[in-house]
Amino acid sequence: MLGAGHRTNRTDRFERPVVPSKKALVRRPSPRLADGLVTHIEREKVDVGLAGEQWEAYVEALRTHGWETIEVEPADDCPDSVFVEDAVVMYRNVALITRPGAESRRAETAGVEEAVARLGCSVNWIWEPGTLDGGDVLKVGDTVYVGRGGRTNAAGVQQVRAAFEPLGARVVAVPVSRVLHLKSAVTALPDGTVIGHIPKIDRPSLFPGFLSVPEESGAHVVLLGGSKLLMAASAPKTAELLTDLGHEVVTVDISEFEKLEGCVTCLSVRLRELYA
Ligand SMILES: NC(=O)NCCC[C@H](N)C(=O)O
Repeated sequence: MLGAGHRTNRTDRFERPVVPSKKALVRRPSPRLADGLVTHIEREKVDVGLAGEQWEAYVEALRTHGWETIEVEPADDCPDSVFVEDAVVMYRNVALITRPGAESRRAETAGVEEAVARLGCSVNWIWEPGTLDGGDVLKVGDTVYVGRGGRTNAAGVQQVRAAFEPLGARVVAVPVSRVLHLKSAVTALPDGTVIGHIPKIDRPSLFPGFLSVPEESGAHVVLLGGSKLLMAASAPKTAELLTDLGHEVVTVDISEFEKLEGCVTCLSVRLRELYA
């Protein structure tokens, strides 16, 4: 018998069958992690050894909850490469390789492109003058919110429209000025409710069905499947709120990545649909 949510008749525009997947890309931290970029917060000393342990625990949490993790070739010369989400945006089985807004991060995309191509994804690219970081893209059903901020420019937003609208997406541009990325401010629960910490959001009214959370890092959830959410240990009040709303919260300590403005979402790329 097929599991709930299994769609047998989904095809891409070339009638190739696509099926649900629970694969996640991850990328081992660079030994140069401590040199990662910091924009909106004060720089704090990063313990690279501890970061390695936290990364292993994060990957283990994904695996424990049914995700097959696929390691992208490490990029040891790129301090921020562990934040693999910024290098690619998935919409169904189509991978859009980004052109990161920070020049120091551009070399990260080659290894990610290779990984998604190997998985059989259809591959597209953001081209100059466009810039886009994956952290600026939040998908809620077929709505794709794109943060226009410090890392993603107007041409980048237009190119996301060109790539995904023909596939049925509705692309909504959102101003982002108070945090690094759109998903540093908001993510979404399994029922589509957008959650965020109000002081960090430029225009909360852009999101229908919005729930305010008490902590900045409480705004970051990875949907593990069913009612399970992966969250950072740094947001206990939000974890309590979401548990009280019937979600099952799994926490990981990612303190060393938070010192570099990273969050649970940016440490992996979830591929939820792939070619059969
Ligand atoms: N999607 C994300 O939230 N990425 C975090 C990137 C942090 C990295 N230090 C950066 O500034 O690019």
